Amino acid sequence: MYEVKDKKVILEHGSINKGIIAVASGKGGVGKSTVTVNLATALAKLGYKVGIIDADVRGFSVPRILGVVDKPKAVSEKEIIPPEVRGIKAISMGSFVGENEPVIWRAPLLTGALEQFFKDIRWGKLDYMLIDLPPGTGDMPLNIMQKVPHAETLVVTTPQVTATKVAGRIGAMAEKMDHEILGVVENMAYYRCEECGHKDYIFGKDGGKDLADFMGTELLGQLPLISEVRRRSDSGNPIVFDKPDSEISQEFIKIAKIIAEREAGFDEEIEPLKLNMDVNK
Ligand SMILES: Nc1ncnc2c1ncn2[C@@H]1O[C@H](COP(=O)(O)OP(=O)(O)OP(=O)(O)O)[C@@H](O)[C@H]1O
Repeated sequence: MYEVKDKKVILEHGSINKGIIAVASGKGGVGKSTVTVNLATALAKLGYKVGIIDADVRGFSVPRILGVVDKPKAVSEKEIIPPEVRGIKAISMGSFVGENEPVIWRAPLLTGALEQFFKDIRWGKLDYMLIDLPPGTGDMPLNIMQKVPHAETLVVTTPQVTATKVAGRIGAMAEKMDHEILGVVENMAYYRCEECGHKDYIFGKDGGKDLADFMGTELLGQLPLISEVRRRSDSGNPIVFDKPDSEISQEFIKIAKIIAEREAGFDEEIEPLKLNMDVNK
């Protein structure tokens, strides 16, 4: 699928310099895709070249949140130019099927598609690749994590006890797969009223911190619940791009800076897995 040389990930049509980040969540709806797109935008704002693979096949929402309108363009059967929005290249199952079309994906099929996304897409020189994983700890996220052992897992949770509990399983899964845990992002940490600015911890407090402590990792940031984020996600205008000075955008940029300041480079000792499975099974 790829190889690691001089601490870089070398792809068929490109390279990744600094990191592969698998964005995971214990359950759906906690804002994993919103975090993926806005974090990608924050990294791009800092000057990094970013690609996104939307592997959340059942709920692919990256194209909508990022505002992708173009389709991928095939140069040949083995080389596809991904759509690019505001400097971010993104590929999704949603690029190949309509948003409302039901797709029955099974894990091997997804793994085959993932391999193609790594191999056949003309990514060019990237600094970061973000992978929006399917939610939960089922076969699908597990298979992807296994195939990309150089990825680090970023866990997105809400502060609610049930959400943090299931997100804790992601930590256990990442450990099993020998993935490094990059940290925890607590989304919907508090509600910020747009009218009066009042702060309300509607889903409880400190769940993200407790989860990070439990997993022995860092709480990278706490993002407020604000309706503008939802509105902007629905219309393909990520808040970090348009309003970088807002409270939530600043938190995203802070998280991006923490990530960017870490030591870059991939471990050459880890062997990328070769895929030999029949993707049509
Ligand atoms: N901080 C936030 N403030 C307001 N709305 C948010 C915030 N984060 C996410 N949302 C909204 O919550 C909903 C779920 O978010 P999103 O699609 O990112 O979740 P997800 O974890 O990727 O879900 P799934 O994995 O089930 O696809 C969306 O409508 C999104 O706009």
